Amino acid sequence: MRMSELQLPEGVVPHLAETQDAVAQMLADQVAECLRLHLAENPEATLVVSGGSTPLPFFRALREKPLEWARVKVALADERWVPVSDPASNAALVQSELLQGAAADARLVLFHYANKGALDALPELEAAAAELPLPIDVLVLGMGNDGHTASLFPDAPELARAMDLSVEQRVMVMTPPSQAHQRVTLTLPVLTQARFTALHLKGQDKIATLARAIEAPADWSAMPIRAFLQAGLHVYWSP
Ligand SMILES: O=C(O)[C@H](O)[C@@H](O)[C@H](O)[C@H](O)COP(=O)(O)O
Repeated sequence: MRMSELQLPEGVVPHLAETQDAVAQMLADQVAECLRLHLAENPEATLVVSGGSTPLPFFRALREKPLEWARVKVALADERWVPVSDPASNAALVQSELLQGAAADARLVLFHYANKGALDALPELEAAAAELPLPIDVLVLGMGNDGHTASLFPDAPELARAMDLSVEQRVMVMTPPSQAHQRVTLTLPVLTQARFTALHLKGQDKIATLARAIEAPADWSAMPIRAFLQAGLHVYWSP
């Protein structure tokens, strides 16, 4: 299935290309432009990115964009609660693939694994998240084939609270049985405030998942990505 066959919700903007490198460049150009425009009027800008495998070419393209990176705060939408030495660490991925080259001057704000359980580290994580200027200027999300985004997993017992738009907490510990690691995620009220939100997808399977999400847009808990399928979302996809 291709994204061109999807009936996207009103106001959701598709960006397609035949290769993941071409989509990565398109997304990197758009993100760099958003950050530049914000920095022209403000002292700093906030970029929130996701982990996983899809963002790699995007990180490598974005880090080469000429920006005042020292004025950009980079944060993770979520993290697997593992040491940075663990291959599953999103912080390590962002450090090694994005905060290089021109982007080496940017500051990674979240999440720093403390040598203790995520729940014990929550006060520190919440304090770090309080440093994050809101609204987020640029948010780049991925999506799993269960409809999760960030670490808002359908099977996480904490999901209802993490997706409660009235919750004060900015960061929440998630324990989805489907995942190998405890997770830490920014909560929905933080994520849905972004000025520019991109959903970065690769492959036919993700389009089939997006089609399922579009079928019943109101049922957020079954597929948390549904909370983002509204006007203004930019979907970047390659086969
Ligand atoms: O920590 C993570 O894994 C991400 O934040 C997660 O939400 C990711 O975006 C999706 O699982 C898609 O991952 P892929 O890009 O590997 O398909």
